[in-house]
Amino acid sequence: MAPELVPTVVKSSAAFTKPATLPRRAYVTFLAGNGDYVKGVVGLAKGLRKVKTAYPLVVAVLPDVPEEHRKILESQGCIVREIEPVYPPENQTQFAMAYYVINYSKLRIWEFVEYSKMIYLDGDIEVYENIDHLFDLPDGNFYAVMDCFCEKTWSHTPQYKVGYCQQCPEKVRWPTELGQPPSLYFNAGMFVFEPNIATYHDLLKTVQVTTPTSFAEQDFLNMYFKDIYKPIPLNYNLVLAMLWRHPENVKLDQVKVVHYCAAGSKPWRYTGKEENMQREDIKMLVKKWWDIYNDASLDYKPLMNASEAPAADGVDIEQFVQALSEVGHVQYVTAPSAA
Ligand SMILES: O=c1ccn([C@@H]2O[C@H](COP(=O)(O)OP(=O)(O)O)[C@@H](O)[C@H]2O)c(=O)[nH]1
Ligand SMILES: OC[C@H]1O[C@H](O[C@@H]2[C@@H](O)[C@H](O)[C@@H](O)[C@H](O)[C@@H]2O)[C@H](O)[C@@H](O)[C@H]1O
Ligand SMILES: [Mn+2]
Repeated sequence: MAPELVPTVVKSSAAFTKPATLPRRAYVTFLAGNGDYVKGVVGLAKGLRKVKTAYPLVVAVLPDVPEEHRKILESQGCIVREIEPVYPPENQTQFAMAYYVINYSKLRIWEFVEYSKMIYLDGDIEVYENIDHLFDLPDGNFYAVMDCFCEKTWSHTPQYKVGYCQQCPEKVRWPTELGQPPSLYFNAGMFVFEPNIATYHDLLKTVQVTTPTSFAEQDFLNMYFKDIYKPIPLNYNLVLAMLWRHPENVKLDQVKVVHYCAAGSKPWRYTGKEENMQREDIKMLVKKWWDIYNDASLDYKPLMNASEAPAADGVDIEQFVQALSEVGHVQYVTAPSAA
């Protein structure tokens, strides 16, 4: 089991000499429709405030997000940006799970070039510890957490059929007769990226000539960024299925970011009826989300005074990047880039 890579927290002097203006960085999430995902985004905004992030939350909204929801998000301090939908070629979308086709619209965030670096977070994600230090990871890479192939949603794939999962590659080895094992594959609910207009146009052009597959934009992003993808530890995006599929890889008290993507786990819709939803850890994590969502003290206060200015998270990025060393089969990000 890969030992936990917990960054060394040091209160370096730099932590107290915050630059007058912070670099152009922001968190970004995506909101579609007039349904209840807006609650997820409010929970995310309040969670980021609770951990005292130094950066804003941009919400990329599709045109179908009602004005009332946009006002709610602005009242929570979010920067609301309308985007146009992105659809793959009409004649092919039957290959992607229909529910996911709308997620191709996420690709519009590469156009947000007023920011030099962004951390994308799904609306069904909650941040429980400050992760601002991820913005300091070396440029030129795409950082995200590895997904798990063991849920039924993967039953159409060869890896599921042979029982192979990248989370435990020694348990069931990839059959040599199937050739190379699949490249490391990330969950697209959370990633660190650099908006870039050339990349943006190339993404949109490539979508139009790429047959959609089950996990829609997640599969597409894995294909597109395969050569610069750098895995980061699962503490930065706990895909809930890991709790029952790979408990040996999870130390819940060290998890910083939780992704409520398991069926039935969306806190704002939670009924406890679906498989695994009566687990004590799931019930604790759903309550943890509601405690933030219902905490009025975390509502946005526009006139924040200097004394409340967000503290730096004090993580020494050099030590953190060093700590992300090769562990087992996974090459985490290594020494800082030459730049
Ligand atoms: O009706 C929807 C479906 C999805 N989303 C956004 O798209 C993301 C990806 O969808 P979801 O998280 O449901 O996929 P999962 O991670 O569960 O596969 C969500 O987190 C939301 O940010 C949304 O706003 N409205
Ligand atoms: O559009 C495809 C989606 O694919 C991913 O969700 C999947 C993935 O996590 C599987 O591993 C799970 O089994 C499955 O339940 C879950 O829906 C991303 O979280 C989401 O943001 C989005 O990209
Ligand atoms: Mn999600």
